[in-house]
Amino acid sequence: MVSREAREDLKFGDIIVPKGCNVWTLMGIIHQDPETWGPDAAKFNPERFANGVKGACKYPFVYMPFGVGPRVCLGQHFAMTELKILLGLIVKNFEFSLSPNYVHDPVLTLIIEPKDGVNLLVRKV
Ligand code: HEM
Repeated sequence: MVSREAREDLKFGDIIVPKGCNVWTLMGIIHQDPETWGPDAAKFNPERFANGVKGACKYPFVYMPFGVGPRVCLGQHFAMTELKILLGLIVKNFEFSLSPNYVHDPVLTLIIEPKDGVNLLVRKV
C-alpha cells in the first residue's frame, strides 16, 4: 500500500478529501480485483503478462507495484534487474517441485507473503 496526504481540500468526482487527510491506495487489493484482472484475478499466473501489462488487465494504469508519481520506488530498476539475474541463475542451475508439506496460505503483512514459507524440493541440474 502507499499513502498520500492531501495538502489542500480536494474533490475526486463525488468524493471530498479534506486537507490533512491521508488517502491509502491498497495495491494488494487493486492488483487482485476481478473487474480489472478477470475472474482468475487471485490466481498466481505470470503468463497473464505475456503481452505486457496492457494484455494482462483492463486498466493498465492501476498496475503499480512500485508506486507511482514523484515518490515512485527509487530502487525499482535495481530490484527488477536483481530479480531477473537471480531468477535466471536459479532456473539455470536447479529444478524445483513443490513439497507435499507445502500449505498454500498467503497473508498480507507489508507485502503478500506465504504464512508458513514455501517448502520446495530442489535438485541441482
Ligand atoms: C520488488 C522490490 C520492491 C518493491 C515491490 C518496492 C515497492 C515500493 C513502493 C510501493 C514504494 C512506495 C512508492 C510510492 O509511494 O508511490 C517504494 C518506495 C521506495 N523504495 Fe522500493 N520497492 C522495492 C525495492 C526497492 C529497493 C531494492 C530499493 C533500494 C535499493 C528501494 C528503495 C525505495 C525508496 C528509497 C523508496 C521511497 C521513495 C520516495 O519516497 O521518494 N525499493 N518502493
